Amino acid sequence: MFQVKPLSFSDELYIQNRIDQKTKPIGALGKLENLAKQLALILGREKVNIQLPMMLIFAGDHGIASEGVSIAPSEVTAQMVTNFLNGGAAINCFCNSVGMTIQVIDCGIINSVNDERLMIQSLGQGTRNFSKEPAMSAEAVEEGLLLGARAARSQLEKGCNVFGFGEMGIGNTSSASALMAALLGLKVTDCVGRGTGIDDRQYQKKVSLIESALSIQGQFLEDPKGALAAYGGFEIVQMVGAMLAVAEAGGVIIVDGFISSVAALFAYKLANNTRDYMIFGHQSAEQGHQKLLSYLCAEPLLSLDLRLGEGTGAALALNLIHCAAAFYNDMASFESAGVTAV
Ligand SMILES: O=C(O)c1ccc[n+]([C@@H]2O[C@H](COP(=O)([O-])O)[C@@H](O)[C@H]2O)c1
Ligand SMILES: Cc1cc2nc[nH]c2cc1C
Repeated sequence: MFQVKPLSFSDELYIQNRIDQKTKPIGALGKLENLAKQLALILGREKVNIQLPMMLIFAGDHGIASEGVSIAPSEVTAQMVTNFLNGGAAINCFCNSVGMTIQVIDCGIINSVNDERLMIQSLGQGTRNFSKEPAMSAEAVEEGLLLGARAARSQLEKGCNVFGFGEMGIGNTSSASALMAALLGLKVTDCVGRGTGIDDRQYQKKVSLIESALSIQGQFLEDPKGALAAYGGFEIVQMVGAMLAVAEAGGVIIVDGFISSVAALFAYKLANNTRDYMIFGHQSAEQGHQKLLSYLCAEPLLSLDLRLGEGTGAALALNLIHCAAAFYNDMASFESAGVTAV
């Protein structure tokens, strides 16, 4: 369904050579050098041109939230969507300071928000409770992948080539944990954390609900779409489709925290080459994220103990991405600057 080309590593030597000729000791810009290399491989070896960076925030509600697995009720999803549209959330502040535009997408929230700035791509009023039944149908998964791709493509057509992937959905750490455990065959306790900050009693309940869901619906080691239908997340499915579309178009994917990384895992499983286009913004405090990042061989740029989602860690990482592009594009070489250190 999605054709994602592998990056052409024939350019790698050229790019590395160009980085090594910059006026600095070899390797002295550390991980920023790897970042610059990846950006040049994706966006062009002569000039890394970051255009119209965009934060996509995918919002959806979860049937599992009715079990009390979050500090907040489902109504908060729609309330926060309104907050995003009005510019009052953390992600608005971060995007404003790094020059990123926000597009919020209703992928299936319970309480509809009537605002023309919201992109409506609703797959329903929240998923079903996955501890009792499949979160969504196989058709909804297919439709969600296409709708997510459509949201990304509408921005790609305007020239955007760098995308942050944020989300909002009360209960979505439960969904993301179940998806991770089911796809990777991991113990539930390795994948479940405290999400918005639940107490010990709620945490135990969350673990046992997900364990029982897995024993009813099973693992999906070779079947990412089956896992998505079982444990769902309308916003997670649409994020997967959007990531695939961005990679297919040769754009940059900035992954945010735990939920965004689970979407990245599914995009990778559906088209392995998508991984080449991903930059991991930060390591979330959510238990399970570290293991997931290791599985994806990902080194996040930041580690600030964030556990908010919304795209906040991805927006913060855009600063570093801009700096990596700037040094790759503009820093003098030993020859051009007449520096004879090597
Ligand atoms: O991205 C993360 O790492 C992250 C970690 C913990 C919580 N969140 C956010 O909190 C919400 C999900 O938490 P919960 O407890 O309702 O499952 C959802 O709106 C996410 O954006 C996000
Ligand atoms: C207030 C609040 C803001 C959020 N932003 C992302 N997830 C969230 C969850 C809550 C509860």
